[in-house]
Amino acid sequence: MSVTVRVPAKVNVQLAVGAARPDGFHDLANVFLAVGLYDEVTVTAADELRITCEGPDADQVPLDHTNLAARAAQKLAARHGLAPDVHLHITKDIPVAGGMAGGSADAAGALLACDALWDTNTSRAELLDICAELGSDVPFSLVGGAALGTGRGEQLRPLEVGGTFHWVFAVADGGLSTPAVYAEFDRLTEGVEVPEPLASQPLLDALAKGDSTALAAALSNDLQPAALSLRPSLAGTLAAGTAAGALAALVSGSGPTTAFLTRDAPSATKVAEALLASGTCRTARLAASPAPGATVL
Ligand SMILES: C[C@@](CO)(OP(=O)(O)O)[C@H](O)COP(=O)(O)OP(=O)(O)OC[C@H]1O[C@@H](n2ccc(N)nc2=O)[C@H](O)[C@@H]1O
Ligand SMILES: Nc1ncnc2c1ncn2[C@@H]1O[C@H](COP(=O)(O)OP(=O)(O)O)[C@@H](O)[C@H]1O
Repeated sequence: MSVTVRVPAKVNVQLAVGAARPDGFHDLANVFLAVGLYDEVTVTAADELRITCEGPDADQVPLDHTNLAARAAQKLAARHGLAPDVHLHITKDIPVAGGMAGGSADAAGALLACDALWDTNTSRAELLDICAELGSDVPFSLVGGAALGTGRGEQLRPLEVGGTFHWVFAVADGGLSTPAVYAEFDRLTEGVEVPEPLASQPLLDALAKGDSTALAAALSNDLQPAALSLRPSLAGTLAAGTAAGALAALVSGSGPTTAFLTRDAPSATKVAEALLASGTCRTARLAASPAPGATVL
């Protein structure tokens, strides 16, 4: 028997970053929006834990026990006194190390799939606890939709979304390491008073109304200067999408994927074509939001 779970990518429509905490993490006001680009995780009973991956970027995904999906299976098994003997197969469509939480999506997917395969009936609250142990972004991958993440991003409050938003994502060549981008944020803000991160009310209102123009005006990402500092070529990508008529452009989370909010689906197609023609990205993907969280198929 096999179980397959589909899990969405995310974009951060607001990422307010506070000063580094004593534990090295940063307090955030992280407004997550799940977008319709998905990985699928299929689990099948096996003699031992094994991982395979298919998709255009599969060669960049670790297939050992450092894979976040494998760590998720191990943690769930340990909670229930089971052996994590499953074959985990990841069908990867989310850009790797792209600031779209692909690894987190696979972890949430593996957790839900193993819980169904093993009939362990783990409560939602317990699943969310395990997610938070695996990574700051993993709880959101489980719940999807839109949510405000506080603490290091793992404490979630669901948010209302009143319409569909149309995005283009420009995928860059190569990834950016999340810890390296936070470290660059620390370097750039050294000696500067970093304000407490707070969610923007105009942004939350724009989400609730489904108002793309208002959301475009309110988008912000405090990690963007750090990502641009590490990857200056992203400025050219942001400019190309804006010139093609995107309502707004920003780096997705820690990057290097860049996100373009557009008026509607036809406008998104036009922006994607212009981005591809500009030669400033490896590929351009269309996706609508919000998208549902991890779902058993
Ligand atoms: C930046 C964001 C925005 O949603 O995601 P990505 O764009 O990378 O996907 C997240 O904060 C990434 O979350 P995630 O990738 O789960 O990070 P974790 O595994 O928890 O932490 C990896 C490292 O990132 C840094 N980190 C992460 C979260 C946080 N609030 N403060 C941090 O300083 C720390 O250096 C930590 O060791
Ligand atoms: N299932 C997974 N899919 C992708 N990357 C993974 C996975 N498990 C572990 N990783 C590691 O996590 C790093 C970050 O990947 P990812 O989650 O895709 O990006 P981001 O943190 O930018 O959203 C990768 O470079 C890879 O080494």
